[in-house]
Amino acid sequence: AMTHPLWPEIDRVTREQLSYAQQDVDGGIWQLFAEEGEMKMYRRELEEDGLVVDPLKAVHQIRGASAHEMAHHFWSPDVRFEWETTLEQVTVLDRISEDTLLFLQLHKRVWPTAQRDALFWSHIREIPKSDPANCDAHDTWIVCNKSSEHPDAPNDGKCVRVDLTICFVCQTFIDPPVAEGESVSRDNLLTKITYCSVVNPGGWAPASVLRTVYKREYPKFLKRFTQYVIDKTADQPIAF
Ligand SMILES: O=S(=O)(CCO)c1ccc(-c2ccc(C3CCCC3)c([C@H]3C[C@H]3c3ccccn3)c2)cc1
Repeated sequence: AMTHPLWPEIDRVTREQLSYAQQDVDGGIWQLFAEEGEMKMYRRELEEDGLVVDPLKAVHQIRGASAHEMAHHFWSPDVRFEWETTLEQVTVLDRISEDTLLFLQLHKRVWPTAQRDALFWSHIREIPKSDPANCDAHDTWIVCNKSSEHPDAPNDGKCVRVDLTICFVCQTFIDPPVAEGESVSRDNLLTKITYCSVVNPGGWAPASVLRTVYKREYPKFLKRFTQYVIDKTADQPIAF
């Protein structure tokens, strides 16, 4: 709840990530490295202590599912294995509040690097209409994932612990607009997605291997995840 010791960090990082996600990808610092249909993926080449950290920013837009449906399925532990293909284990170590969970994830080993795990809080929230970040969207939702500590998951050296900060921002526009009182169909839902990630691999991994994995895994993940939500919600009433 709001009194949890992590709450001030969760609130601050979520706000910071929302504004970071909404900054335009000007061609200057961001390098377009993948483009498929409406999905565009950018990266910045960045190394910290010789480790590839390469911030990533992806923008995508889809029809047929709402911002709430996209954000909820990205956040929910129950469906993670239905779309995430790089995981071996997912554990929810703590329920910090109704909308904030503490995850421990074991990722599949990426040869020849050591196996990685990730310990992070995951917070979901709707951005109120009054917030200028919402601009003219019907609804705006954000999921923010940030590495954290936890007594039940000490960094025991069996795995290399990555350090990650991730945000998943979704905005739904009703397009074309429908008259008051008219029902909205799924075809009218135009949802814009911005996905930002900074993953420090936490220990040595060859730059060439990481950049190859990122180039392969990120486009695959965003395409697979969005299609999964569209298919899963197709015959259900729209959840805004
Ligand atoms: O958006 S999320 O929160 C979704 C919840 O799962 C997320 C996404 C990605 C990661 C992650 C963690 C570790 C690695 C690497 C680093 C060295 C070896 C493993 C990678 C690199 C491999 C890249 C990658 C990109 C996309 C998906 C999976 N794999 C990514 C973690 C969480």
